[in-house]
Amino acid sequence: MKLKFTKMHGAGNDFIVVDAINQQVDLSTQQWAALADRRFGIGADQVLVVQKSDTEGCDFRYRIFNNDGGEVEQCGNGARAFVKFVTEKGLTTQRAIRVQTMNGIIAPRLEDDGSVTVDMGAPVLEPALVPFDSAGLAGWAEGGDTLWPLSIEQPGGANTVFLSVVSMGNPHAVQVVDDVDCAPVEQSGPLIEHHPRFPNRVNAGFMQIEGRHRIKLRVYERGAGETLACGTGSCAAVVAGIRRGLLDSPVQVSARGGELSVAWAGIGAPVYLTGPAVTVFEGEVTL
Ligand SMILES: N[C@@H](CCC[C@H](N)C(=O)O)C(=O)O
Repeated sequence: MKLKFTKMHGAGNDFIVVDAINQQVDLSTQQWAALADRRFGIGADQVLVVQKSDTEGCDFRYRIFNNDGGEVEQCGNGARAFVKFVTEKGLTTQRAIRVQTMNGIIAPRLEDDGSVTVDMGAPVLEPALVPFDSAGLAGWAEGGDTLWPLSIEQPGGANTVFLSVVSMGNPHAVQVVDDVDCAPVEQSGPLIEHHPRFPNRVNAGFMQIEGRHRIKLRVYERGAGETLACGTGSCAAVVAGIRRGLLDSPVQVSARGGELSVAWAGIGAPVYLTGPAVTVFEGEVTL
């Protein structure tokens, strides 16, 4: 079987984008992971699948598979690549579309300068809905946020990290660090991702506050490891920072792969994510 694909990225978070409207696509978890494999496959943080939507008022359905082949709810940088892809392929003539995801509807809009702004919906802040199991844990309030102490078992002994938990459709745990370049992202990231208090695993964000409108961010992504940028991770970090009283909207997010901008007006309001979406090459792979 041959599969046509487009390689894209958003601030270095890279994707294989597959049109499942004009070709038959029905792959297993192992096949998605094989496509995303960086040595034996094409290589990507996520595979994005473009389908027709069966939901009233939606233009497309957007499915997301992590590098490990697991299907997940949301991908912010991917949403920008998605709208660029459907535009370049002539699948729509609209600049603003509504897209059905596993966990709600998002609304990306292609701007005149080629960047994309995505209405990512409102963040979910109730721990049980992230989901995060806070039973028996004594969290404490900082501004409008609750910080949760999480014990991370490492070879050198246990270490406690203090986390905000936020869902942007997918789960995030965000901590503030003094210097993100020295943060133990590779060591603590997988321990947080697989911590038993996160029943669906979690994306682990490490945020350095540089000013009230600027952060540096690294994210150890669930099912993908550290990526060069994470869109939903940027939204979650900014929401956590605003709720803790450390940031004011809009916030410029500096990731290792590029710059993103996040705006949030507060509880109940949607988060807006703006950034680049770039087509790298087209290909065809035999499965
Ligand atoms: N890179 C993404 C997030 C992709 C999904 C994530 N790894 C998860 O498992 O939830 C983004 O830009 O949001």
